[in-house]
Amino acid sequence: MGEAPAFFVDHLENGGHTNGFGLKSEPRDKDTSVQIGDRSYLIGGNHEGNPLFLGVQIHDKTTNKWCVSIPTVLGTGPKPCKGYSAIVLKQGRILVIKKGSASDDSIWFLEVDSPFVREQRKLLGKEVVAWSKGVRGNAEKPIVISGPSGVGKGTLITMLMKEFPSMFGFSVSHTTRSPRCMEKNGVHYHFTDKTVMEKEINDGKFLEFASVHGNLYGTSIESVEVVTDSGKRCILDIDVQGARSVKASSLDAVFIFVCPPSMKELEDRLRARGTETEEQIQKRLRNAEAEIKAGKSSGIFEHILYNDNLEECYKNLKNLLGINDDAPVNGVEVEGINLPKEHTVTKIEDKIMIQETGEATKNDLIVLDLASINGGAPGRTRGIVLDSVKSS
Ligand SMILES: Nc1ncnc2c1ncn2[C@@H]1O[C@H](COP(=O)(O)OP(=O)(O)OP(=O)(O)O)[C@@H](O)[C@H]1O
Ligand SMILES: Nc1nc2c(ncn2[C@@H]2O[C@H](COP(=O)(O)O)[C@@H](O)[C@H]2O)c(=O)[nH]1
Repeated sequence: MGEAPAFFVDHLENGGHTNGFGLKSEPRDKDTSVQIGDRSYLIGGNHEGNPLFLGVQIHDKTTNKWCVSIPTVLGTGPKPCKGYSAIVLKQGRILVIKKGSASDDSIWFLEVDSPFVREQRKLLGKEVVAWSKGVRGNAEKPIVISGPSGVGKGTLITMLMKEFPSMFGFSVSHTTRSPRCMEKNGVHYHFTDKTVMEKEINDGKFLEFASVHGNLYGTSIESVEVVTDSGKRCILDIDVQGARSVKASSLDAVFIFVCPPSMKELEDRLRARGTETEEQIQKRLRNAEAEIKAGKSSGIFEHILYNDNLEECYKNLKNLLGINDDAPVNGVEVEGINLPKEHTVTKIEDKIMIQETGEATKNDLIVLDLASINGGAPGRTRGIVLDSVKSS
């Protein structure tokens, strides 16, 4: 269902707000307030007195009070600027446009009640908001690869990254398990302490985490950011529980499950790899049965691959990722558009129209197609299509 046509740009008047609520910090005319349900979000000033980050405060209409604590902010938000426009999007998201900024720093998304934020709020037991930045071009969907231990996920990912080094990047997970002899910290995993990782989970630094085969594993938002910001398509090698959490988040990803040809072959591969003790192999095999069942029936995975013959499976993986010999490209638009300082913002269905106002207007219309938003992590960059339409 599409969104209702709307016109919604809410600039606070200097020194007050029409509903007269007691403001925690006095809004300036460059601040912006947006209402979603019973809550108003005041966007402006600095985050907790930090001059580098734009602040967000929440006012609850039902209690007529400001939320006492500053919300936990996930992702890196925009730096403060001369003014903002804001418009409510679907699913508890707000589009924030920085006035007078270049296109690579002007379009931001603030998630205040999205499924991801709600989940994080429940998990952390505190108010959470998440920023993500709109970048022009095609930040293609990240790829989540799951499957039982020993099925060959790592092997397939290594092949893909070796053949297309500039196209794919690996999301380096955190784990509390000990490194294997060839594994390097920061390359294969971020090897970490349980207490440190639990604190970071509590601080909202993780997109997902799970206890797998007796150890804690997790994908930090930062790990996905690093890859996405480098312009590469991010690959996550995570278990089914993690895939379920990612599916519930606002990370728009492709979900692939890799199956072994048989349990006997899986056992042979795990043994031949020689990285686990007998006890660990038995544990992984027990977990494999449940994982395969969940992988096939949970509805999480759009694609199921059978890794019998490795070369064939790799070819199938490339096919479903749309990589063939003709078009292995990572299209990224680079041409800049500056967002005018004085403008109005109108939302018509899936299009946001940004129209310059003021005396020096050239009347160019800038159009952001919401249907084009793609890729990225919650709290991080998303691909957008921004066009400048010349007035005739
Ligand atoms: N199609 C295949 N045929 C035979 N051996 C394979 C095949 N694919 C992978 N292997 C081998 O199986 C072993 C396990 O593969 P890999 O380490 O990639 O599994 P994984 O799914 O990443 O496991 P984990 O989840 O434990 O990290 C490796 O020794 C690898 O060389
Ligand atoms: N939920 C998550 N699962 C993860 C992550 N990183 C790896 N994994 C999964 O753990 C098992 C075991 O891996 P191993 O390296 O110890 O053999 C495997 O199924 C991985 O997919 C993560 O960040 N989150």
